[in-house]
Amino acid sequence: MIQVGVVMGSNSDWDVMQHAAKQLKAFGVEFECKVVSAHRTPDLLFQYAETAAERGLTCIIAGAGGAAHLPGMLAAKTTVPVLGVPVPSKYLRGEDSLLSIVQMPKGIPVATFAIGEAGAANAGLFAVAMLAGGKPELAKQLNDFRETQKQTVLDMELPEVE
Ligand SMILES: Nc1c(C(=O)O)ncn1[C@@H]1O[C@H](COP(=O)(O)O)[C@@H](O)[C@H]1O
Repeated sequence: MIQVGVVMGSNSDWDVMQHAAKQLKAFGVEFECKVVSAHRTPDLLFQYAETAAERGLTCIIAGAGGAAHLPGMLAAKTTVPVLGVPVPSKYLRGEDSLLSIVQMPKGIPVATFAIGEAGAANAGLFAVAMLAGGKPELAKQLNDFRETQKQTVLDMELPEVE
């Protein structure tokens, strides 16, 4: 059964959003990826959000750029948690995307991540952490990931000063 939905406003967001999908795949989480746009396919957006809970989605990772209404509109139509990823935009470097996603009115929350790749990857890791609550095996995988990451940093070396 699909546990996490990864949606984005356009296939041009894939370069960034694939980093969320890669994390989910690495942890063996069942997920789906789909283009859904609040602006261009509003009926599909409503249908996706309205069926998310009955389909058993634990959360929806939603990435969009520019006037990034997708995460907020999904959150408006479902109580399934929405994790918003601001995709870098061509002219305003994604600051427009970030502000569009983060400034939700009280009552309709969207958990907003960093602009770009790191935000997408962290949204994937956050979804894993949410699922890990009830799954000891997944929790162990997540702890192992952190341990490996820690070791990588501890092993880092800096060049000699010339
Ligand atoms: N922000 C949204 C929404 C939405 O929020 O529903 N739908 C598409 N878009 C964004 O438009 C940008 C340009 O899209 P195109 O590259 O298809 O022109 C993308 O970053 C997409 O997320």
